[in-house]
Parts: sequence; structure tokens; C-alpha cells
Amino acid sequence: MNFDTSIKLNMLTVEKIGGTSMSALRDVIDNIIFHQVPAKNIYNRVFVVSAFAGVTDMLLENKKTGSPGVYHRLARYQDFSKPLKSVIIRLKAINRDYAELGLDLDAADQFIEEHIRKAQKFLSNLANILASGYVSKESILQAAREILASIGESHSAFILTNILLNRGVHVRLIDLSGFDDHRAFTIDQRIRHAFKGIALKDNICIVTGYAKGTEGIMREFDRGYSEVTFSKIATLLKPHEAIIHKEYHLSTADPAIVGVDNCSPVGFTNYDITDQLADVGMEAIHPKASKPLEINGINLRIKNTFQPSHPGTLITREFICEHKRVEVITGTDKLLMIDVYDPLMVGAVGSDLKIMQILSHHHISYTFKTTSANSISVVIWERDFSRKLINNLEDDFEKVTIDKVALVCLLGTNMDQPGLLAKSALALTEHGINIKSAGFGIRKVNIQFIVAREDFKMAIVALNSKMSLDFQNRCASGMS
Ligand SMILES: Nc1ncnc2c1ncn2[C@@H]1O[C@H](COP(=O)(O)OP(=O)(O)O)[C@@H](O)[C@H]1O
Ligand SMILES: N[C@@H](CC(=O)OP(=O)(O)O)C(=O)O
Repeated sequence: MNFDTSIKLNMLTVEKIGGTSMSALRDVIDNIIFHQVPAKNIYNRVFVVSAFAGVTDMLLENKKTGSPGVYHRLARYQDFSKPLKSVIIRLKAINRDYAELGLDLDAADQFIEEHIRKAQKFLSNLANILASGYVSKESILQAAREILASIGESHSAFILTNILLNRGVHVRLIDLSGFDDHRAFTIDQRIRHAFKGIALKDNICIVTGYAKGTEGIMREFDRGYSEVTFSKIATLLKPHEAIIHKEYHLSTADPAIVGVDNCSPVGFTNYDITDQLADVGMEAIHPKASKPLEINGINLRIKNTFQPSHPGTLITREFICEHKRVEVITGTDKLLMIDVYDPLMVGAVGSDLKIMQILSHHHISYTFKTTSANSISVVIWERDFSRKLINNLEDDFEKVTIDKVALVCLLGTNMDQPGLLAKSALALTEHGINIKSAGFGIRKVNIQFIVAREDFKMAIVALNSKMSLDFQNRCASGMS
């Protein structure tokens, strides 16, 4: 059965191209845009593009390290015009890289200069208002963050559109940054308005991953916002398929840990599993972006930009694996386990409620919980830790212990079977790994083990080799 039917039937698709993929623009053009058979099937496709890799980091801050960009200079009342000039230099250097793909370099440079000049004007006005102290700092900074963020996607969308136009393709540029638009649209209204009257069947649409709206996409979602724009567009246009193009496959285990030869792309899974992945920080898609797709019954495909013939992973609402199988092994080593102990907990109704109220007060969501007569342990992200949280817990309970831990988990839509737990525990034991805690809900879509941080990678490798061996054995006996 061929599941890449969107291409064959020339049905509408809404596709998102991430920043790392965008930087490999030749591959985007050859592998995504023109990789169509027959060639006329390039139309009826809407592409939501992210900024080129590193650009939003320069404008706002580095997503991984937090190292400050232009935004933080403005927020600290410092001169931001110099770093903004560096952005122009960087974007023009990016333009030069793509001249050989057919970009009109003069037009691209001019676009950037004019666009950033306009942005600079808006930002200077905001900085002046900020300095006056008359308006709330928060709303001014929010607006500045939106203006800066939009530059990255306006640039990348312009570049891709220009190259395609120069190659004779029918392209419509849909710039949702609303730079010259004073109307107070919500994001959904802006999207609806932008797509009105566009003949999708006869065009490729290139859309900015940033979208301006009264609710503020940065306030609601912040970094990674282009996935949200993508999801909103898909929800409006109801495509045959929504597609995310990434630089890697969603794999049976993290290729960076187990090696590419020891894992394989996941063919099919469901939205429940992508939520489980997101819960441990591996965001095949952000839940805020996937929920509307799931609710509207829109199927999502994750594709690897560099392997265009591979159908990737198809995520649907309904998929349940035919065979008993672990579909993905993943985890994170950036967690803390907080154990709350009190000898008076036994039989006392509401101890857990008290802990939850304290977590909720600190806006902290937990990823794992277990309980015994006199203790409750919760696992939270280390980045959410604060001394105040612990003080609040200590006010109500006798002893609070904190442990830096890792969580490894087995995920699957249909993996419940006798012996799976024993086999996983054995895999960890054989590698000398002590299981600090473990848990799973009755649906058994996520079996979780808490281990020491230093055991994280070995635990992933151990579970992966045990489960792969099991899979190979079943294939050999014709069961799979
Ligand atoms: N099962 C898995 N398949 C693919 N990647 C995985 C898996 N588990 C963990 N990862 C890691 O997740 C990272 C991608 O996660 P994502 O949240 O999309 O990050 P990014 O910010 O790089 O887009 C990759 O760098 C990869 O090493
Ligand atoms: N460029 C924005 C939006 C985005 O979603 O990018 P990416 O698809 O590369 O995560 C950011 O870095 O936040």
C-alpha cells in the first residue's frame, strides 16, 4: 500500500519547512518543491517557512543557550542599532549563498535593507516609549519581540518565493507579518483574509512562519511559533495531509545516541504518542500545534528533507499498530525527582492535592509521579526548579529530597504484553543500571523508568538493543 498518496493524487497539502532544512535551500527546492511526479503536481501546495537556521537566534536569543540577541539589548535599554546592522550583514551573506539557485541578489538585498529600516523605526519608537515610563514595559517588549521575530520569516519567505518565480513557477508570497497593516486581526482572521481568493490549485503558496495577531503569537507560543502558524493554516484549509519537513526522521530511538544503523524511521503512529514524545522534550510536533490537527482529523506526516523518496512517519488519530511492538524509545536527562516525605501522610486525604497546588502556584507541570504510604515523588524539568518551590513544600511536609535524574521510556500504540516490563528491566539490569523508579498507566502507551543521569545514554542503548533483537526474532519467525 502506498501511503504517499498526496503526491500521486495532487491533493492539497500544507507543509512546514523548519529552519535547519531551510538553510539547505537547494535540497528544499530539489527534494521538496520539485520532487513531484508528474512535474505538474508541484501546485496545490502551501509551504509555511521558518527563518534560516540561526537567524531568529540573532534577533531574539539563542534557543539552546539563551545567549542574548537584539531583543535583549532593547529590553535592557541598550543600543540595538549596531546588532541590527549585524543582522543585515548576516542576511545579505545568506542571500549571497543562494544567488546560484537563481535568487535576484539585488532585489533580495534591497528587500532586507528596506524591511529592517522599517523595523528599526518601529523599534526606536518603542524604545522611546519604554524610556518614558508611561506604558507597561511588558506590552512594549512584547511588541518589540514580535517585530524582531517577524524579520526572520519575512526574509526566508521572500528568498524562496523570488527563486521560484525566477524559475517560472506560479508562486504566491503570503507574508503574515502584517508589517504595513494597521488592522487589528487575530491570527486566524489574518490567515483567513490572506488566503481569500487565492487559486491554490494553480499556485504554490509560500507563507511566513511568523503571523501577526492581536493575541500575539510570541505571547501565546514563543519560540517554535511557525509550527503554530502551520497548524492554524492546516485547520483552515483542511488539506489532504499536513507535512513537516525536518532534518531527521522520527526514529525508533534517538539516532544521536544509538547510531543511525541501530534504529529506523517510525512508519506510523498516532497523536497520543507524539504527545508522549513532547512530554519528554522530543517535539516531533509541539502539542499546541498538533492538538488542532488531531481534533480536526487532519493527518500529519513528518518527512526527512534529505531523503525525499522516504514516506517518513504518518501520524493519525486512529492508528493502532497491528502487532505488539514498542514503537519508540526516548527520554531525557534534564529532570529532577522531588521526593516529599511525611510520616503523617498515610491515610491523610489531600496530601497529593497540596503538592499539586504548590506546583500549580509555581506554574510547573510534572512528567512522572509515584507514591507510597508516606511519600510522593514527582519528576519535573530541572529548568523549572527554584529554591522557593522546595521551601513551599518544606512548609507543609517533613522532608523534601531532590535527585538529578534521567527518564527513559518505551512508547507504543499497542505494546502491552506479558513480559515486556521484565524484558525492559532485564535489559537495564544487564548493563548494571539501577532503576530508581518506574511507572505506567493502564493504557500502557508509555512505560517509564527513572535512572541516574549518568546512566541515561546506556539505558537508551540497552533498551534499544533488547527491543530490536526482539523485533528481529519476530521477523525471523514470521510474526511481524
Ligand atoms: N526517537 C527519536 N527520533 C528522532 N530524534 C530523537 C528521538 N529521540 C530523541 N531525539 C532527538 O530529538 C532532537 C529533535 O527534537 P526537537 O524537539 O524536534 O528538536 P529541534 O529543536 O532540534 O527541532 C534530535 O536532535 C534527536 O537527537
Ligand atoms: N524561527 C522561529 C520559528 C520556528 O518555528 O523555527 P523552527 O521551525 O526552525 O523551530 C524560531 O526559531 O523560533
